[in-house]
Amino acid sequence: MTILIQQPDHLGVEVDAKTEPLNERELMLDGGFLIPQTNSFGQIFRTYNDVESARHEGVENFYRKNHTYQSLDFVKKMRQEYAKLNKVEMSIWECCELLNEVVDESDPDLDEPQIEHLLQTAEAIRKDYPDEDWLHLTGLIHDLGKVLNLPTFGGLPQWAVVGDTFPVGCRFDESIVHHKYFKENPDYNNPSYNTKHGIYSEKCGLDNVMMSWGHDDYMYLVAKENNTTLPSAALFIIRYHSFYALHREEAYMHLMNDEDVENLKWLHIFNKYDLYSKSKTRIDVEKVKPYYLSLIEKYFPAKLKW
Ligand SMILES: O[C@H]1[C@H](O)[C@@H](O)[C@H](O)[C@@H](O)[C@H]1O
Ligand SMILES: [Fe+2]
Ligand SMILES: [Fe+2]
Repeated sequence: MTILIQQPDHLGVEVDAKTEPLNERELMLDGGFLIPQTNSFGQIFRTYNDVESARHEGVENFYRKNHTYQSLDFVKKMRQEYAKLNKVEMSIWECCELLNEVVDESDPDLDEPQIEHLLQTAEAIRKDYPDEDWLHLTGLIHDLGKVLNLPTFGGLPQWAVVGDTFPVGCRFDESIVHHKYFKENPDYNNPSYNTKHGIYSEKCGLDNVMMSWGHDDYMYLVAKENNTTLPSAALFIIRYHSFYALHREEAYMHLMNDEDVENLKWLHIFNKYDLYSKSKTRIDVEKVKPYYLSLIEKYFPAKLKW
């Protein structure tokens, strides 16, 4: 028998009642990954409104800037600049190591070095989906775009690198965290940009939608322009994994085309591992490194343009 458990964040998790006695702290996912009920600070995941918590102020301050400055104009400029891919040449693994220098100020659930998060995500997926090696590698690389914060990559401020993403050029949906700060955005009162469709049309496909600029779109660009052989679902995951308004709140569905709808199924799977694998459990980097190097070799050139 299968029971559908409604979590506080309305994520439905399927649990086999015969074999899995329910324990208060953890829930079972598809192939055995345990979803913790709370993050390593003892809070429900993605809590953005707890003024008592130590991390709260920093996170809210982050979103105030992010929502104020991410306009259509800003996104266009960033895309043009970073499409040049003229900053550095290096391998995927070199980038994983660089990422350790980056601290993500937008994340209420994580204060571990980023490489831990990459490996925790990838290893959790690997346990439940042993045959989908492309999805393991997607886990490893999905946050590499956060190097945008480092001086070599332009030293972008946090609000232009991390945090949840959203479309620009149409109305900012109310479900986006800390929505109130959009009032300061120059696009908020622009009648061409503040309607349901804005500059887009029904089912135009997410590929034609400009997303707020950050690590997702940048890493998508790097992977695509360096001719990765990863499937389209992997590129979709990389590009939209921070788009919680879509994959959790079901906003902006009217912009998706049929291919987006297909790819969204994989993003839903991926998101559970990305979010709920954030913990204090350390991964032995040296032990798993050979496996990930072999995947990198399979799907990427030895050196990439960044
Ligand atoms: O704070 C987090 C973090 O920046 C993640 O990398 C991003 O994917 C999430 O959407 C965001 O909420
Ligand atoms: Fe991310
Ligand atoms: Fe992540």
